[in-house]
Amino acid sequence: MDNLERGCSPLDMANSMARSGQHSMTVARAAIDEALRLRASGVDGSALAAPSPAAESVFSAPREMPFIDVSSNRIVVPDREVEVLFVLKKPQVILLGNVLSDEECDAIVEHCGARYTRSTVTAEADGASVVHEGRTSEMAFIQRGEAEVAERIDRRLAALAHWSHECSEPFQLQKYGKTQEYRPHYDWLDPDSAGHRSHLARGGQRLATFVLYLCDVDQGGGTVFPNLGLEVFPKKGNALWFLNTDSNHQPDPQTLHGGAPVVSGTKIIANKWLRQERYG
Ligand SMILES: O=C(O)CCC(=O)C(=O)O
Ligand SMILES: [Fe+2]
Repeated sequence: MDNLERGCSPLDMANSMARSGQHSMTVARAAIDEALRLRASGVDGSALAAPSPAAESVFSAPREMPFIDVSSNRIVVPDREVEVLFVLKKPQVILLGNVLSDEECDAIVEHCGARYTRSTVTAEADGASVVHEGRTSEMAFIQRGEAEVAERIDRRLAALAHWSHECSEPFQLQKYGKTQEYRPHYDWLDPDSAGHRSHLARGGQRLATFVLYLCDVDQGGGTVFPNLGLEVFPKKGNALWFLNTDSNHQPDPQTLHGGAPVVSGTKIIANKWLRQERYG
């Protein structure tokens, strides 16, 4: 209650209670809702003017989200004109064309050269990066400030998404050879998983994902959404966008997705995850 009095956001408090490991996210939210109801009804001795209805949860209030303006089929960002190729409304999945030039795609691929290592996933138990049979690709990272072309694209994506480039993870490249895949998974971090809490503590939730397709693929290698009956094939320079949470920053289970096995050729993508807060 003292934290609420000091003006702490209920969601930040719930996240930090969940992170401490003492409570699940569900229990933390229920406890904060109850504290707010008690305060509203004056039971705790600090009555507010208007009690909120008993069943209403403070966690249903919308929060600021990154967004892409899809009111027309073209988006003008400072250094480029991007095409809107399709929009799925719920969950929001948007395919954008002409996000990167061929030269930019090639420059990023070349920059990463041979620095790839076997891809990992975040272990639920302790948050460690572990090799997993469901993700057989290789990965490489481009740290902030490392390459001019990456900085330029970072700024372009930030303008497209109306979100500070500081509130995002560095580019993560994924390279898939024949048969390699990433089986269906979620990009959001699970507040109820002990291993994900340390990652949530650094930058908050992954609100949205950009998948940048850096090359064409001869066959296979689509990005699939099993619950939506949707498959998007890689095309050099295109970018796929999806929101991982609802407007209240809570994980959306409809966003299950994966990278289908490459049948022939090589697939290279760059992931960019937009976070709630500054990521550094
Ligand atoms: O390979 C893809 O198309 C999707 C990759 C993906 O979902 C991820 O790396 O998190
Ligand atoms: Fe993913």
